[in-house]
Amino acid sequence: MGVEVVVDGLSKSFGAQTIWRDVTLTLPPGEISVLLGPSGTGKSVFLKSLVGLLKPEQGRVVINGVDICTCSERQLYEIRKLFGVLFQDGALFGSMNLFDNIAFPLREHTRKSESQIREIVLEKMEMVGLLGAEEKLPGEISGGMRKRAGLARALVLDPEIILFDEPDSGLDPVRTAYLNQLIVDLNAQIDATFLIVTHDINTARTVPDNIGMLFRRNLVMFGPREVLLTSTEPVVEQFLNGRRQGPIGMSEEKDAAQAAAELAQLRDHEVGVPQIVPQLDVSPGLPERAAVRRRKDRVLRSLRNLAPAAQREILKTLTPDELALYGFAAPATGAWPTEPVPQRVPVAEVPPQMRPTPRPRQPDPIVEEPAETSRRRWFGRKRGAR
Ligand SMILES: Nc1ncnc2c1ncn2[C@@H]1O[C@H](COP(=O)(O)OP(=O)(O)OP(=O)(O)O)[C@@H](O)[C@H]1O
Repeated sequence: MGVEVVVDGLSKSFGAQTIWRDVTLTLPPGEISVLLGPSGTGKSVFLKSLVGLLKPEQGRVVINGVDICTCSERQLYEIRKLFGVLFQDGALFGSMNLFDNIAFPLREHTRKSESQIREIVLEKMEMVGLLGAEEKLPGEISGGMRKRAGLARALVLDPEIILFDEPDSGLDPVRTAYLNQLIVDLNAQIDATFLIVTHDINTARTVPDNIGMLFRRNLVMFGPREVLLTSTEPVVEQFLNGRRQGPIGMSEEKDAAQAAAELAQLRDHEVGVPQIVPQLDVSPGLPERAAVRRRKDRVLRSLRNLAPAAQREILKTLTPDELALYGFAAPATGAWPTEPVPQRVPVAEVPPQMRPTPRPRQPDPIVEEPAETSRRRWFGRKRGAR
């Protein structure tokens, strides 16, 4: 089973710029968690802080009883061996074929023989559906295949925690759906702790057990998927609906009056949280995810502390036998009651000066980082080079 990652009161700044403050959350062992947030809210900084590549000024990140913010270099080196990381672009070496790319961490960090390495590499390539592509160069394959090759490489040291940095970036919706299924299937097979940073709403709605969101230098919330997916918090609603109206602006945030005015002008069908869609199940023939049972036990123990809408969605996922086992009664009518429609301020009550002025839409600048730079950012120097 994967390990728990406890983040407690973590704060990170660069000079005078606070990235986020007092972030507290626990990644439950073996579960899949997603971290959402508008661009620039510090999701990548958070991932780097988890592997000790960045040092937060305050707080702790405790893994296997070791606080990686204050531990020795040697302890940090050992803790990093628990991690596998999937970089945005796969971060493959362009001049190496897929086999050598995937074998790279084994050759660098273990004393395994070439025949052992071959066995491991082929096993991981099979897990990600790349068997037969060993001789291909990264430049000869699609973006989706490169991601899968990066994932196979993240798996070769049998990590207990896997960090996915925007696994869906640059993929079309169909490839994203395949990759999401692969992530769920891998979790069933290796039961490691997964943390996925993504902007993709569909990924957030279908893949994770838990969801968190960063906004305005704070962790807005973190908890079971049903909590965030039923939340009426304006920033969460805006993000999940992918709309312009709300607190998130073009470059990060808007002032409160403008956001309120925009929200008030929304039409009825544009208000509210989208329907919760069921979480992806594992592919036929694979074992059930052990994390699902553990999560039920964990979440149901503290169910009464959650918002009513989240409680109802969690109870809906239980079978009649599970309801009885956990001591909950099924609804007498056979259907769970629906949520009241959220109240909004009528448009007429919003003073004209607070109404939004339409702004021209501009494309987001997308800057791709070269694979080698991003690899160096994460892995740092080779063993023995310290
Ligand atoms: N090493 C660094 N030194 C100074 N500032 C940095 C450093 N790394 C990141 N930042 C700043 O931290 C902020 C958060 O960046 P980060 O890349 O973590 O955001 P993000 O939420 O991952 O964004 P995106 O979704 O666009 O990838 C940005 O303003 C960025 O410029």
